[in-house]
Amino acid sequence: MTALAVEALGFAYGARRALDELTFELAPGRFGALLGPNGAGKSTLIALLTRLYDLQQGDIRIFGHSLRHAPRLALRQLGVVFQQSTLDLDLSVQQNLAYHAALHGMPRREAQARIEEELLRQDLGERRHDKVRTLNGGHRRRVEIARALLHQPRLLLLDEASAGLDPASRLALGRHVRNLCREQGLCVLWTTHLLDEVEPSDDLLILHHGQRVAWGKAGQLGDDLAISFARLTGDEALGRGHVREALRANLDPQARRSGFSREHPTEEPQA
Ligand SMILES: Nc1ncnc2c1ncn2[C@@H]1O[C@H](COP(=O)(O)OP(=O)(O)OP(=O)(O)O)[C@@H](O)[C@H]1O
Repeated sequence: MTALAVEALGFAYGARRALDELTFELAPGRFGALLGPNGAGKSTLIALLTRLYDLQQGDIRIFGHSLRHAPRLALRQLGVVFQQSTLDLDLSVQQNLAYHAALHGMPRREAQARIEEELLRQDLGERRHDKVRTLNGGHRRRVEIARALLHQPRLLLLDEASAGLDPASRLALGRHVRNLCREQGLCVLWTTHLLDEVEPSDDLLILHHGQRVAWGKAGQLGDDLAISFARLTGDEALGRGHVREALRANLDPQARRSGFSREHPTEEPQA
């Protein structure tokens, strides 16, 4: 069974196309990284996944349930950590979770059991009575992950979850979330614009001008992801002329051998 299937998704703001025939799949237990420069269409995809926007073209299936035809069943399988934190800093970790559970109508006894499980799963057991204000950024993110998982979804969406964290906390958070995938079979879609958050074993989707320009195992895209990213998105800041030759030499044959697909090749970055 596929955890997430995005099928020929298209979306436009009036005449402005933000997503164009976007298609990709993630399996249970996989960590999917969604990478794209500003304006690539990441936020639009998230707005569609979370039903902030109605679908225009195509469909999204979450564990087989169509967001178009069975949205309630589909969303039941989805947990979301948004970029902007909505934790109450003056409540304790446990109170934040209990508050969320109550708001969503979870019976008190069930909520207590789930909160307990998630606190342990997110290594937050010892911080349960601490006010969120006293937690560092990485721990606050874990509280949000615990909260997003209270209803036991099997797909977790994290939108720029590492924003504002220092480099060590970013790495630690990434490790933590990948462990959830490996050990608990959770499927994760992690959006970022930071290349160093992507690991070779991740499923990587590179989005550019609303189109999928690359899709496959990140490690198969090339030795230097920064160069490949610049090549695929024509990112001036990353891809100056001197890297183009290196790319021509090693990325294309490697991509062909590995089966990593580069679609809709974009124009060459201008030197
Ligand atoms: N409300 C809107 N009205 C009109 N155009 C929009 C609107 N929101 C986004 N767009 C356009 O749609 C395209 C995709 O934008 P989107 O915000 O989804 O990209 P993004 O990858 O999330 O970028 P960023 O990282 O800068 O948020 C861009 O061309 C953007 O200008």
